[in-house]
Amino acid sequence: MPPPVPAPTPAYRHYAIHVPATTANVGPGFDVAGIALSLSLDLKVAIPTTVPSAPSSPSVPSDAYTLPVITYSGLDSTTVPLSPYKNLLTRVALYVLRCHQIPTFPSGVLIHAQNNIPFGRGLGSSGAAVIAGVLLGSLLGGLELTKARLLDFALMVERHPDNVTAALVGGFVGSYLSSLSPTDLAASSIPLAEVLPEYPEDAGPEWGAHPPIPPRGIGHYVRFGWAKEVRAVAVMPRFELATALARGVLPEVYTRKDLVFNLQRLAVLTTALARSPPDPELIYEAMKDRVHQPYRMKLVRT
Ligand SMILES: Nc1ncnc2c1ncn2[C@@H]1O[C@H](COP(=O)(O)OP(=O)(O)O)[C@@H](O)[C@H]1O
Ligand SMILES: N[C@@H](CCOP(=O)(O)O)C(=O)O
Repeated sequence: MPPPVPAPTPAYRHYAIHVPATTANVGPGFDVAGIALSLSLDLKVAIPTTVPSAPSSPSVPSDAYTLPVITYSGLDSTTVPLSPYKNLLTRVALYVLRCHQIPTFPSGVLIHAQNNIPFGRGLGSSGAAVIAGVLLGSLLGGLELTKARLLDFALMVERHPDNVTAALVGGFVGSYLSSLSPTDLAASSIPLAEVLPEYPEDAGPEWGAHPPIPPRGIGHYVRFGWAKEVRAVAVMPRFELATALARGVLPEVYTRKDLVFNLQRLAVLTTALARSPPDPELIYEAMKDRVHQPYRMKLVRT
C-alpha cells in the first residue's frame, strides 16, 4: 500500500495591524480631544493564499471551510472570547465585510492578538479593538477602505469619536460628530445590538446578512501639534469602570459659565501642548475642566 499523502500545508500571506491605546477627554475636551499612547494592541493576521470557497451562510459550513482561529497573549487575554462571532475584533470585522456583501470570513484565517491595553481602565481598549476590527475587515475583504470610511464604521460601534480617531490616526487629535441629515442621523444611531448582534445559536442563512450601512462622514478629525518636550504619563486605576456608568453620572444641561470655562481652556490647550518650549503653567490651567471631571470624581475610589 502506498504511504498516505500528507495534507498540503497551506501557504499564508502575513499582515500586521498596530493600534495604539488612547486617552480621551483631554483636559476640558470631553468627547473631543484624544491622545494616542505608546501601549498598543497588535494583530498578526495570516490569510491562506489558496482557500476553499466560503459557505453560502455562516450557519451552513462546508467541509473544507474553517472559521478564523483567534489566539491572544498579553493583558486580559484569558477573559476575552475566542469565538469569531463573540470576539469584538472579529464581530466588527464581520460587520464591515457584510456591509460590503461579503457574508462571512475567508476560510482558514489565523489571528493572533498581542494586547498591552488593560480593559476598562480608561486607556481606550475597546476603541483600539474597534479600530483593529475595522482594519481587519478591510484587510480580509480586500476593501482598501479610506481612513474616513474606516472611521464611519468605527463610529457605528463606538459612538464617541475621541478614542477611535486618536487610535486610527495617532498623535493628539480633535474630533467632532457631523450634523447629519435626519435620515443619516437615524442610520448612525441604530442601537449597537443591531450593528453588532450577538450570534444566536439557531441562526438561519439570512442572519445578520443585511447590517445597517454607515452613512458617510459621521465624524471628522484634525491632528494638533505636539511639543517634543511633552510626554504623557498614564496613571491607571486598580478597578474597572464601565463607560456607560461613567457617562450616566454626567448632567444633561450645563450652565453657560461652566461651558465658557471649558471652551476658553480648550482653545488655549490645543496650542499650548504644541508650543515649544512648553509653558507648564499655561498647560496646567488649560487642562482644567468643569464638564466631566467634577461629576466623575465620585466614581473614583480612593
Ligand atoms: N483586544 C480586545 N479584544 C477583544 N475585546 C476587547 C479588546 N479590548 C477591549 N475589548 C472589549 O472591550 C471591553 C472594555 O471596554 P470599555 O469598558 O469601554 O473600556 P475601555 O475604557 O478600556 O475602552 C472589554 O471588556 C472587552 O469586552
Ligand atoms: N469620551 C468618552 C471616552 C470613553 O472612553 P472609553 O475608553 O471608556 O470607551 C467618555 O468619557 O465617555
